[in-house]
Amino acid sequence: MGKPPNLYSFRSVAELAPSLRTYVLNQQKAAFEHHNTFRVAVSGGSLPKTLAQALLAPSDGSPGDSVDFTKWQIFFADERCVPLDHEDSNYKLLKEELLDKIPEKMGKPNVWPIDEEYLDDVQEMADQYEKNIVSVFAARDSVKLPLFDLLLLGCGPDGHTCSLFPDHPLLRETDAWVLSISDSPKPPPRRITLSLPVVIAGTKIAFVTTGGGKKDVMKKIFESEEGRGLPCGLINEGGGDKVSWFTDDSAVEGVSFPRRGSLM
Ligand SMILES: O=C(O)[C@H](O)[C@@H](O)[C@H](O)[C@H](O)COP(=O)(O)O
Repeated sequence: MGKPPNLYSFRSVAELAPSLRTYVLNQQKAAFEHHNTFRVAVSGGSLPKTLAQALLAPSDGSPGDSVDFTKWQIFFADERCVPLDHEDSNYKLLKEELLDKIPEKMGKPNVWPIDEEYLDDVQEMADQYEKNIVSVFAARDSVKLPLFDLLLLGCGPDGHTCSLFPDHPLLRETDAWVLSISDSPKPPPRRITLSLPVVIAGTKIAFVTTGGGKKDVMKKIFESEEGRGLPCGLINEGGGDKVSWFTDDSAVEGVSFPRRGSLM
């Protein structure tokens, strides 16, 4: 592995949120400078809520501290193949936790939900979603990795992330960028997900993981050979210092990996 990932821990989610904001805004600035748009992938779980806490907080008025959603392209790092108004939908979750709460003056991001037309065919759903991702590249840009300026991910208690589960054959997929899964060990079984190479190629990759329920898996990921082979461990390994973990203290209790409490 190259340089190790960054691990930031905070007393609470409320204390984590401002650092997550700074981090996201730094990536927004870099992406705007590079291609005048910000391509982001987000997961479900608790992430949308924490993200809202970070991004919808009032600006401190400094030039860099401003979210310009009008130039955001938001994709789902994984999505359950259910209708968009279903309670398992990551789109519904993001909509309720973040999108519906964005004040008008911050602008509206361009959000890419799955196409409900393909709910009966998960492979077609994945292929179509990949086409959507490709479509946001301007004609002059060649479409190649990295597809995303920033991936904002969660970590399951089993070490899964996106819909990439431990020991699942999808972890070995290297051709397609968006994959389908019909046997997800966590319900619902039918989903689409970004592939491991797409995640690892991301310009920056952030995990947001909080709560005491994560301390066993965090210890494994950061301290054991077994954990390094879990999906989150593989991303640490492949992404190196492009990867940053935002955690609260209870999620990393007993983890000896060097950690810092702020981005500065
Ligand atoms: O589809 C899923 O299985 C979830 O969306 C999942 O990927 C989630 O991101 C993690 O389980 C972390 O969840 P928490 O953020 O709630 O801990």
